[in-house]
Amino acid sequence: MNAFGYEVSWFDIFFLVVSLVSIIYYFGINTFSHWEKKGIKFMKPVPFFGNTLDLAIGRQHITTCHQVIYDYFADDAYGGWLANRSPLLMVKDPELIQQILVKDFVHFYDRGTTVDMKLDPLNANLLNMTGQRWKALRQKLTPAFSSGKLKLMSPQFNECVDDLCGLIDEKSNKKELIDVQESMSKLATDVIGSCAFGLQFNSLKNPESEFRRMGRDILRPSWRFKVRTFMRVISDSLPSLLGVKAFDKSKEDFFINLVNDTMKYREDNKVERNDFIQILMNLKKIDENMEIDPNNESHVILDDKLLAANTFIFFIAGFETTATTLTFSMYELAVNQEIQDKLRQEVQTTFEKYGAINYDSTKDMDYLDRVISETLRKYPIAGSLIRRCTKAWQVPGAKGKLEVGDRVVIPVYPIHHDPKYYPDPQKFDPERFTPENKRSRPPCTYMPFGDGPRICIGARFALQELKTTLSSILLHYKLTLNEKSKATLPLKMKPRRILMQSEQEIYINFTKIK
Ligand code: HEM
Repeated sequence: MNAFGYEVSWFDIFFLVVSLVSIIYYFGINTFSHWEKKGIKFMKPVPFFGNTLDLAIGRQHITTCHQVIYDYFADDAYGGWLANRSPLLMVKDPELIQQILVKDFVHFYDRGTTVDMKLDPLNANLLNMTGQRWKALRQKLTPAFSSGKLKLMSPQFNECVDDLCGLIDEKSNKKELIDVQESMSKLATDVIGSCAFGLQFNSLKNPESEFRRMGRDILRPSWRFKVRTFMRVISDSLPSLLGVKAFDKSKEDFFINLVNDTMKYREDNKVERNDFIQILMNLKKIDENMEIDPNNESHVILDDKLLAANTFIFFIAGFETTATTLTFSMYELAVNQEIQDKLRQEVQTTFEKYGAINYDSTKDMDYLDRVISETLRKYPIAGSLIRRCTKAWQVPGAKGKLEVGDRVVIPVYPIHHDPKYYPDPQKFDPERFTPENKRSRPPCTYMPFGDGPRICIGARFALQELKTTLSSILLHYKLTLNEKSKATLPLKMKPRRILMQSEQEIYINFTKIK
């Protein structure tokens, strides 16, 4: 055979193919020894997919994958494994978890998500930011979530819940099935619309709402998500190298324009409202009047792009998480009638005392707090926490250290379901959260919002939304599980989703209380 003027023999071709296959194979296994070198026990991986083959092909939800790994390291404080080719350390011991998330936080500043903020400007947000820039931004944004600001948002929450009750009544009158996840997603979209953007998104009133569609599309596993997932099997930074964006341009423009137009309208018309955009606009004004060195890492200037990216993350991080938690809590109340009756009793008594559902009255509902805590225990929407080592850290009891770039996973879901901390973990039991029972558990065994300085910034906002919605619903309706849903039990989680969500639709009957 003749190629490029050279005589190519069959041996040459054979040699080339074997070399190529060997290189590819080596690439698929070259991270296998990562944990062994550090003297850390690890789970036997398979080439390319490490310990996440079932996850990669969509046969497993990420929480199930973490449960399998958690069970494998039964009596160990930690263990090494590979997500595709990336080495990860799963830390199981609560004391060690506290050390990583809180005490030794300087060693674990970042989440280690591989995002390209230039390629995807909406990713330049608090969730993805790293190091000193994250710290400076977090300090700036924290006041937006103070209890004072939250208290002022009560009327906005109530307006949206009234619209939800309107939707429930309309569907019940027409004898239509009520898909709770979809209804709660609409509610949470409208709440974020009102509290973040100061706009009426109207998803509850208008089935064609653009915002509901946007929210649904952005979280749905698209072809883009699948391509990026596949690329990550090869290398975490491949999507960025090849310019494959996380969000398509139309969605990115939609959010950036929404924020810019809202700000312009307010500036031109001298409108001020009680919402996140206003708080961020006020912070931006302060930044504009200060002399800040743009090259100083410990300063961030809140410009239009950063403002849009962070309003965007409030939307993304804020609506699906609360909507799904509400769905699971209503499901559990519908299947546990005694708990529902007890909760309604508390809501009615407190409502009579305060004459309203608001920040103060919900603060007085202890049992409501326990029901929500138990929901977040059984269904911790985020499933796990991740940290990237930012300063070498000696792994207690091991030969080696975690080096900069090594990543740690905190398995929240398996810890929340470990009978050692929560006997009979599948049982929905709010009494696990009485003050005595809470005290009896080690720290870092309840982490639905994470822990340490990177704990969820929106936790108080989310809890207030959950409390307002659940108490208002229980005041007006009795919840029972629809026969159509009963037939599909037990609940299964949707694979290929980062957050937990039921694979089956959950239909609930809402019977009006006279
Ligand atoms: C039930 C509702 C929610 C749950 C279960 C939840 C859960 C979480 C978790 C587990 C984290 C990671 C914490 C860590 O790594 O230690 C997180 C981070 C975050 N959440 Fe939430 N979240 C909820 C609602 C919200 C809401 C309503 C907002 C905003 C309005 C929000 C905004 C954020 C942001 C910006 C971060 C990144 C914080 C940082 O890195 O500094 N979340 N959330």
